[in-house]
Amino acid sequence: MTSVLDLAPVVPVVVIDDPSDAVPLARALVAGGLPAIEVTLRTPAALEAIAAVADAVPDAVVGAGTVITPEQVRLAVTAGARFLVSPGWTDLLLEAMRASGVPYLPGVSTTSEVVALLERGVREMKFFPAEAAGGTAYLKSLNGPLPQARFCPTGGIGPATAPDYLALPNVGCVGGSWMLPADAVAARDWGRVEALAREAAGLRAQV
Ligand SMILES: O=C(O)C(=O)C[C@H](O)[C@H](O)COP(=O)(O)O
Repeated sequence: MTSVLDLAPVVPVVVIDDPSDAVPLARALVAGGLPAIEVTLRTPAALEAIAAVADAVPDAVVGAGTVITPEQVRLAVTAGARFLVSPGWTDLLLEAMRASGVPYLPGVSTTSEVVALLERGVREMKFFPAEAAGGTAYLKSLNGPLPQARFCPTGGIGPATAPDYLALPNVGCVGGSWMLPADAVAARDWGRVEALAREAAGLRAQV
């Protein structure tokens, strides 16, 4: 499969409370041009949501986020997750992700973690929490000594700052939840989600 970093400029980070929202929400994101969707394992509905999207929205590439244990790796892949994202990593988690057979983005926020992952053969990572951990200035600085590492920065990014990240040579895509405002999801306003997704999908063009 294409690298997760290259599927779309923006990966929506989704928190699902009601599993029946998952399919219409994913359809709206795909229609807006964002096919790679990270469903975070932060809610009890997440695994059911992943399974529903994998089953009913063939144009979506649904993945699992907030994966922090080997058991979650197993449950997410069994549910149909086609990629895995973690906010941070350990060797135990990395081993489970590697063995899962699906692409994965372990989370890092420091230079030493990047070096440790490169040492383990991993070159693609989530940079989290992006804004709090140093933002574009940090990623720009990393690219000097460690140009072989590529990132999906996530955490605190919005439509105003996403283009600055996407302009960096070591950024493949950014993650974020801004195209899923809580009030739009609560009102099941999928038209608004689609419109925000379309704007997000166009951000690469501005770079
Ligand atoms: O759940 C995880 O695994 C995370 O790492 C956190 C998410 O990536 C951020 O919560 C999304 O960031 P916002 O765009 O600021 O909402």
